[in-house]
Amino acid sequence: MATRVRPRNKRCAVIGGSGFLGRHLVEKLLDRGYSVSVFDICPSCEVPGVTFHRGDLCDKQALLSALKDVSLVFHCASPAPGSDNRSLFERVNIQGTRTVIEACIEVGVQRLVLTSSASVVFEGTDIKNGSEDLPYAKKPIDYYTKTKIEQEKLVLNACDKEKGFLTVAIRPHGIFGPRDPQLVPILVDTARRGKMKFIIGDGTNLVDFTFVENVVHGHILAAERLRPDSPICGKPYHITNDEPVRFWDFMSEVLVGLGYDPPRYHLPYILVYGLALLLWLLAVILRPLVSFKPTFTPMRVALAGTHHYYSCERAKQDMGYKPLVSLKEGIACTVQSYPHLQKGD
Ligand SMILES: NC(=O)C1=CN([C@@H]2O[C@H](COP(=O)(O)OP(=O)(O)OC[C@H]3O[C@@H](n4cnc5c(N)ncnc54)[C@H](O)[C@@H]3O)[C@@H](O)[C@H]2O)C=CC1
Ligand SMILES: CC(C)=CCC[C@@H](C)[C@H]1CC[C@H]2C3=C(CC[C@]12C)[C@@]1(C)CCC(=O)C[C@@H]1CC3
Repeated sequence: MATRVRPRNKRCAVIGGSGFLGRHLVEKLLDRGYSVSVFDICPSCEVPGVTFHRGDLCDKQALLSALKDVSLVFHCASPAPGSDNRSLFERVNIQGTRTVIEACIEVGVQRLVLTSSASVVFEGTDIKNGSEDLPYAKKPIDYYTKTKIEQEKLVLNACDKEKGFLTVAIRPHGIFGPRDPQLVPILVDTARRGKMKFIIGDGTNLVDFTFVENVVHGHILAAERLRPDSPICGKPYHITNDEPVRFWDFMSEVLVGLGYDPPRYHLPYILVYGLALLLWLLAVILRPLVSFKPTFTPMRVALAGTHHYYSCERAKQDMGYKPLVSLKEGIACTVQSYPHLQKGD
């Protein structure tokens, strides 16, 4: 069978395409008629029709050969936020992103879409309907977020209309959906260990959880709107479900959908935060002797007990963004996709 040669603007690469978001993005790009290459350190992207390049994004030579003939690059690779390997975050998110930019410019890539994070402005205290005008966090909640800030700055500053290299950053928040390796698995693991009985605070704090297909939609819209005359060049955009929800209602709906009891009893936020801080300190002090990873880290307690939701008005205005899947539909689809995490299995 003859292979169809696509115009260069329909040839793209997804760095991090084997991951949760990356793989959903790859599938949608194929549906939309793009030819897709995946570049990832992990070889699990077995999507038919995709050219796979295994490599580390810090390796410029490997990138140069993978990005040849590509005009559009999505960069959604990162070490998992749960890792406490600071030098890995720094190497991949900062130095690696620098290498991605250099490689893109060298091979003549015209558009680079970065997956950043809404948490780049979060310091552990309430954010209600935050816009993209909020300053970067001076005290980011963890080292992962610190490197996401530097990464976003690098990509946005690299935008150069004269050189024909256009960039944009998408800031999702709380991505969930089928095949998510983080949110639902952590929740179920906590429930299975009998630790999902308590609501931290009064349970009314609103948060954004964003269905993965909406995040993918935001990325593709941004890529397709990224032209020299567009207002989106060199800017960050929040992409959310536009339906802030109580953190504990969302958790309860997923838990109940999977057959577990929802949390019932309230604990004061300040008490849990203080305990988490103490545990974290203990883990640091005892690290040379024993290694343990507390479930309740200060960062997690802050995420579970404060408001953090963001406005996506700017994405609506500048790129015609509108969530495609409601929260209710997204939760139903997600719960259905995890039969092995149902209670009793
Ligand atoms: N999952 C979430 O709730 C959110 C995620 N994000 C961002 O979205 C992006 C995608 O996240 P997920 O899909 O959840 O993560 P993931 O861990 O499922 O995917 C990341 C991918 O990057 C690859 N990767 C890591 N280091 C690499 C390297 N040195 N070279 C090449 N590939 C490498 C991994 O193998 C993996 O396939 C990340 O940039 C993350 O910071 C932002 C906000 C929220
Ligand atoms: C909205 C947002 C940024 C979500 C990010 C995903 C994770 C940070 C959360 C997914 C499951 C959450 C969770 C907790 C904290 C935040 C998550 C890890 C707890 C550990 C908070 C304290 C508890 O009582 C148990 C929770 C389990 C689930």
